[in-house]
Amino acid sequence: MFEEYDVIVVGAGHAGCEAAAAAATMGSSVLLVTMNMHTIAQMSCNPAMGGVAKGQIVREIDALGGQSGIVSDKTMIQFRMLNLSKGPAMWSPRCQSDRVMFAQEWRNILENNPNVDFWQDTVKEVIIQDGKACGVTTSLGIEIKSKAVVLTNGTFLNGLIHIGEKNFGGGRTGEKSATGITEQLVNLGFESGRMKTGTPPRVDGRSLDYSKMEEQPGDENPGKFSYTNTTPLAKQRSCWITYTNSEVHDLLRTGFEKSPMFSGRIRGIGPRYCPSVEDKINRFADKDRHQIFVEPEGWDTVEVYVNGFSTSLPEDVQYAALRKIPGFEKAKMFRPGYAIEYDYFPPTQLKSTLETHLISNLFFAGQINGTTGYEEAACQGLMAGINAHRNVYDLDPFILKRSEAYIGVLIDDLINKGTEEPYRMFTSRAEYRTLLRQDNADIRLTEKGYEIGLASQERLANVHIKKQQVEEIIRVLSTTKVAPEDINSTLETIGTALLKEKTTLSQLLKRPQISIEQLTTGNPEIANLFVSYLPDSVQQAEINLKYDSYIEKEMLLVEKMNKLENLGIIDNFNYDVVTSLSYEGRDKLKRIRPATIGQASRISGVSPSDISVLMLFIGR
Ligand SMILES: Cc1cc2nc3c(=O)[nH]c(=O)nc-3n(C[C@H](O)[C@H](O)[C@H](O)COP(=O)(O)OP(=O)(O)OC[C@H]3O[C@@H](n4cnc5c(N)ncnc54)[C@H](O)[C@@H]3O)c2cc1C
Repeated sequence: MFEEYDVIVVGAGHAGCEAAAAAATMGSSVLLVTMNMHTIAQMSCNPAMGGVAKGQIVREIDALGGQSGIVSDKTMIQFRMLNLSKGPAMWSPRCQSDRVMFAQEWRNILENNPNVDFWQDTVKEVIIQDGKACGVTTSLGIEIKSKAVVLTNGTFLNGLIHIGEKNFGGGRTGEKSATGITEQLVNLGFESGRMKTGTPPRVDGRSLDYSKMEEQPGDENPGKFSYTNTTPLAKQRSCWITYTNSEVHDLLRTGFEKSPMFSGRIRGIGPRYCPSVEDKINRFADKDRHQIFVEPEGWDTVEVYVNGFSTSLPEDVQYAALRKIPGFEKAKMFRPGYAIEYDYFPPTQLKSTLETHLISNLFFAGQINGTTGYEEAACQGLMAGINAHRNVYDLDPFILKRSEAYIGVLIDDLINKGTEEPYRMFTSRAEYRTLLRQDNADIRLTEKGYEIGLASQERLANVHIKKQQVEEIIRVLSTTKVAPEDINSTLETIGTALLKEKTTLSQLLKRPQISIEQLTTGNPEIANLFVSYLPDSVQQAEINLKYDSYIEKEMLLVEKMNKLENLGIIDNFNYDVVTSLSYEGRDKLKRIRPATIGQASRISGVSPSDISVLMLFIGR
């Protein structure tokens, strides 16, 4: 019934969809096996993409030729660029999505890829021969052969849902959990762990009183994620803000006794930065209110997501407490919040390609690696899909460095440090964040995406145009001088020191208060300098000019680090012969098997003196 596929992707969440699309676009024959074809690319929790550090990841996925940015652009109902009051390294695109459209759009993309086949079934086991993954066995007892397997099971492995004192098996509300895979992999020698996450109740928007809430509209000039020709929104839906209060907290406390969080019924470790509302009022007992974002779930639905009210308290407690929130007095609940615990595999068991050390041609991506979030899952899926394809066709691994992408930071963190709680991306995790901005992801990554056969020729052409324009604009800014009499009135309005002599525009732009937009407003001669350039190129040139000293500093650090990154360690290096290594250092090095001295230096438990010893030994 089935041919032998190049790649089988198990699971069609955010990781699985990107993995299947990437491998198939690059030329692999792909079978996407998923438990339920109606839940392809289901947003399990909030209907939103991007946000701080996560928006940068979506831009990177897009720049490489992935699909999450395009899907987000086509299905968003609101767009905001967060953190605009901070430096450009912090600017982070975020959109509110139409949950149903998002899933539909992803399915369209996959169905329109002739290299993707689908099979609705539950994978019970990976077929392994001679230490290599070569297919899967499903719950229908079917064996399907392939040259590589990518597991993206999300929260489904032995998933257990909790609402108050009730609990039942499930991978997500209304969906069965998946058994078999954890048990098989643990028997083979993999280590597994347990994590948990939670989601808030959904309510009927018709029952809310928005006059008691603050409106949070989208940006006046909305942006988008993709560097392709998707169009920004012409109209948007607003979100709303309200707050909990002491009455809400008191009511929630009445359910603590029955809370699976506090009774120890949940074993898994939850996301510290995305706590449940009961966790918040317990941990921050002195705070008398917490913010609630009231977010529509789409264009044409009345369902509303209550962001900030994630809970697994009994449903009657959830309901009573919700109704004490201003604007929610008559709220009707569609679905209660719940918590879910699930199996994951500590990611230190993976190479930087996301292939497992133990079984070759077997890749893990997404929540199965202990991460949380759609964006974190999607970028791992993309990288696993790329590398599964490259394994099958005997091509070199595709790895992104920490200095090249947030995606590189994420994978490097996971495989070297592991994670004891659900891992989400923050800008603070990236040491080179001035380089890893959302505005330059295309310049950083599209050529790489094109070289591996993922990003299209059109994307590449766009990047070339942008690069060329940026160079030209910087030249114009550095050579065009303005006279005091022509610019001082503008400088006075901005509130910055006046000029005494002719000065180049680039020198003026180095002043933190001055932007190109301010210089061009009311100065047609200056504005004329930019008319033939794309707005993105102008913005890029401005950022490069303004922040060049910071950028240069980080580039120097990258150069230093690259020296260590370029010192390779052979895969079967025998650490036992290096007698001066510390006990812990040797143990970690043997387990993680770093590919370079640079990677070895980031493994927790490997000390700087271990690195010196190793460098001396390898140098000899
Ligand atoms: C209740 C809940 C709350 C969450 N809250 C947040 C939050 O607040 N913030 C946040 O950032 N993230 C949250 N998440 C996490 C977010 O949804 C995930 O990080 C993201 O969806 C993971 O993507 P994934 O592709 O790894 O897995 P998923 O999106 O879970 O997809 C897994 C896919 O695999 C399929 N599958 C599983 N096992 C098998 C099998 N054996 N055979 C065939 N198919 C299989 C499933 O059908 C599904 O299609 C939450 C998730 C849940 C469930």
